[in-house]
Order: sequence, then C-alpha cells, then structure tokens
Amino acid sequence: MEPRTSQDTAKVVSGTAAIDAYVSDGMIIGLGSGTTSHWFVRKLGEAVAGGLDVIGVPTSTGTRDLALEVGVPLTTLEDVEHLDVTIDGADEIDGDGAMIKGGGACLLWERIVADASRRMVAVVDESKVVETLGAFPLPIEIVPFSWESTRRSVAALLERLGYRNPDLPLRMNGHEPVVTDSGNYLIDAHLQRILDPVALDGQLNWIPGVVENGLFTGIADEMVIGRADGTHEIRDVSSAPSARPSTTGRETK
Ligand SMILES: O=C(CO)[C@H](O)[C@H](O)COP(=O)(O)O
Repeated sequence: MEPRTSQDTAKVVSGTAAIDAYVSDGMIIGLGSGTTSHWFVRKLGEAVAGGLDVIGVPTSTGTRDLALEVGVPLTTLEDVEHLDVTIDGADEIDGDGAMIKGGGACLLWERIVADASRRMVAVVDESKVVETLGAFPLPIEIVPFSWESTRRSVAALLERLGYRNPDLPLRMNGHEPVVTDSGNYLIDAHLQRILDPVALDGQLNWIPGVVENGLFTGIADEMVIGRADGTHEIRDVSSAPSARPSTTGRETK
C-alpha cells in the first residue's frame, strides 16, 4: 500500500522515523491504532521481514488484524508484564504532549497498553499539533447500561468546570451506536477549548459509567512530528504533568 495524500506521506514519515529512533531487536512494542499507527505497523512488518526481532501488543482488533496480515508477531498483556515502548497516534497533541485520543474508538485498550509501557511515543502529522486541545471532540467511553444517565453526569461535571452546554452526542454508525472493542459506547464532547486537560482527565473517570476518556495527559514521552516534505522533528515531552499515577511500567510524573 502506498501513501496517496500529502497527509499520508507525513504519517508514513512519522511512523518510519519512530521505528528508526525507538525500535530495536528484542523489544516488546505496543502497536497503536488509527491510520498513522497503521502506517507504522506496515513499516514494522517490512522491518520484521528484513530480520528485525520484535513482538507487538495491539491496541485494537483492527491493529491486531493488520499486524497479523503484515507479519508482526503478537503477544498480549496476559503473557507479558511490561512493554518497552508503545507507538501510537493522536487526534490532537499540545506542546506538553497532552493528547486527545479515541477518534478511532480504541482509547481504552490504547490507554491500558500505554500504561504498561516504559515509554510512549506519539506519532503524528503536523496537522495534529495544537496550542490548546479541544477543537477535536473529546471521546468518552461509557458502559451501555443507563448510558443516558452517565451522559447527564458528564454534562453536570462539565457545567461545574465552566463548559457551557457542550454538545455530547452518542457516537453512531448509521442508526446504531458505535460499539468499542470492549462492548462499550462513546460520547464525543464538543468542548472547543480544554484549558486544564490534567484536571479534566482526572475528574471524568470518577463518574460511574465512564470507563475511560480520550485525554491522555503525562503519557507521551516524545512526539515524532512527520511532514509532507519528508522531514520530521522529535520533541521530548517527558516532563509534562500527569492526571493519574501509572499502575504498571511507567514512571509517575
Ligand atoms: O486514538 C486513536 C484511535 O482511537 C488514533 O490514534 C487517533 O484517532 C489518530 O488517528 P489517525 O492517525 O488516523 O489520525
């Protein structure tokens, strides 16, 4: 498969640069989801065919299927405790490396895999880098049971935090709700500007019925920004604050 647009090219550049900079023999690697991550997985498949010895842990059923197709050997978090690095995309990323993720509905597995990783690298094209998060609607994964009540609780929290009447649509696929790989629903919070992502990340998951939210603060250690002209830039964001302590492989920031 070849890149067709200049944005595709930037995504390939980012994924390839991440392999060169962060992947080596013997590593266990978290494989992100979304189009940028999938370019990375295809390039990783080529590297494996060329002799690179790595094992991947996929962050979605879609990534699992692609990895199997391109020949990246897989394991799961049941069989390994820690990963060396996770390489994953983002819908938006700010200067501190705080991200909005979940546009592809995979935020829960992405968060679990990143949390089990000693290092997390965000691979993005330059259109994803923003001053302030929030133009991209924030995905919030909720259990189907009583989902309207959970949505009311999310609305009440957002109101208390100063967001006026945000639109909170249930993500749909035609006439049916989108169902995640874990069998949950998603609401997409249209917030426009998220002024304190660390606080919001910390508070959303306290709501009963919320499983995970797409604000990933203090998770990325580096971001690799790919450009359509073939160049890339690596930024260290490892000292950024985190809303939640890591429970597994990551150092608490
Ligand atoms: O969080 C994600 C999926 O849940 C993706 O990483 C995010 O949506 C970015 O996707 P893409 O690389 O296609 O722009």
